[in-house]
Amino acid sequence: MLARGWCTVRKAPSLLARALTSMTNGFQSPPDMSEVRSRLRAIVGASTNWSDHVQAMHERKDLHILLAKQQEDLPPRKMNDSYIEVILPLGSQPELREKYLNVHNSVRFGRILEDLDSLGVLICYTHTKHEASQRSPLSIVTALVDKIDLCKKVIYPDCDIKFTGNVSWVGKTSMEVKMHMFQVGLHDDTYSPVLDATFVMVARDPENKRPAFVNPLIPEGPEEEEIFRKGELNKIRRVDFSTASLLKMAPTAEERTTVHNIFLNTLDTRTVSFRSRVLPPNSVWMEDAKLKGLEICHPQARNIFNRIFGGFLMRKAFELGWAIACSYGGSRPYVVAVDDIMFQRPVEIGSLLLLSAQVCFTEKNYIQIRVHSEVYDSDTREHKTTNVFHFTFMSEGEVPQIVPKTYGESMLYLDGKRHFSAAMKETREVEKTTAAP
Ligand SMILES: CCCCCCCCCCCCCC(=O)SCCNC(=O)CCNC(=O)[C@H](O)C(C)(C)COP(=O)(O)OP(=O)(O)OC[C@H]1O[C@@H](n2cnc3c(N)ncnc32)[C@H](O)[C@@H]1OP(=O)(O)O
Repeated sequence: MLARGWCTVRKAPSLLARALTSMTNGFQSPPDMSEVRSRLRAIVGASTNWSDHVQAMHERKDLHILLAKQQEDLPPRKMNDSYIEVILPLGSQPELREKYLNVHNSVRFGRILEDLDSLGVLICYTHTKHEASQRSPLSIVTALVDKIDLCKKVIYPDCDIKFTGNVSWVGKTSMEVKMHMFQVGLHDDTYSPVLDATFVMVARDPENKRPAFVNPLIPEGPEEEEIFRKGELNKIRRVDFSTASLLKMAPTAEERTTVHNIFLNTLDTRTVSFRSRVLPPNSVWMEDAKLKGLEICHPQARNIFNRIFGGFLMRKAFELGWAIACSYGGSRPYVVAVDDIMFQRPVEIGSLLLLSAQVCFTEKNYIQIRVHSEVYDSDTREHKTTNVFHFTFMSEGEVPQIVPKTYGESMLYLDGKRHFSAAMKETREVEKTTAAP
């Protein structure tokens, strides 16, 4: 079982700095989630009525003149400049609870994913704030959910939640954002950590057609320099991970042995054949552990740029992933980690979104799920991948082993194993840190 306190220990900015930040960022007191969304609408100039969206987008074209020609033309920012605190008042505003409540009397994690996405975008707009204009010429989109590590099994549906976050690393047109979530306890008023999240957002021009430069980030002091250096390393790690992808390269020798051992373990010993396969005891064929879903992408789920909101996609994928983990493990699953959610292409309003959740790796009571999403164009009959999601769940008891049958399934298994190992390594490293006296 996961222990409490696995999230990274971090220092919050000083009280004075925080007070100054919240004032300079335009909020007198920590805003709530609905204010985050209204603020985003105002920054982008998004239309409230869907019927006006073409006109609103047209007006954004004029903002092109505000774009920087090169990054050096933009004033550098500090980490504290983008620091934001947001309250989700589940304790003090009971009317809000219904939206967040799940059947287990806990908080719907899919809703938290939506809030993190909106907050991450607002943090980036705060970092790139244009002094001369209320409106931003940038279209900031979610490119990647690099990692979300949870350190609490249950999120209470009736206690206030606080999110904090800031830009932690900047490239030319991309920004890494680190966010943290805390919740007050049932019996005390102090906030304790719930999760740490790292997202990467990309800035585009007002029409969301080409990349656009963002303000440089200057780390201040050794602690921020370390955070910035980690951001740089994260970028290198992502490139390495994608270069070694099983879609591009053969598995390692160790992985090949793993796959071959699984294969040998499924051969029917009564026949001398490569074809007769037998399912080992307490196992499930991979082909029998998937669940599909369809979403019609209505305007209600649109983001400020009239595409489908990234948080909505994450919620839908998470809930499908949760459902397969639930039926596979036969008990209530708890999400432990979310990693490497890539937003490869935007989802247009009106799209048919096909989601497919697959159990791809298991170990003891852990279930690794991959959700693939694609849009189907009924005119061209073409399918295009939009996202791939990776979720690690923990079941209450030990779960059956998942067994690949084909080569393609074996690659899915190995990919799932890689994601699982990365998620667990991170968690264990943090555990080592926090276990120290
Ligand atoms: C209207 C009323 C509604 C109001 C609702 C309120 C809700 C509010 C909601 C608000 C929420 C709104 C939010 C939403 O809902 S956004 C909706 C969800 N997200 C999307 O739809 C994005 C879909 N993907 C794309 O459009 C492209 O793939 C992007 C634009 C992401 C990249 O395109 P492309 O591949 O062509 O990019 P490039 O080669 O030019 O590189 C550009 C930079 O990007 C970096 N990069 C690229 N990929 C990755 C990656 N995977 N990891 C890390 N970094 C990555 C790259 O290193 C480079 O950085 P740098 O070296 O320059 O620094």
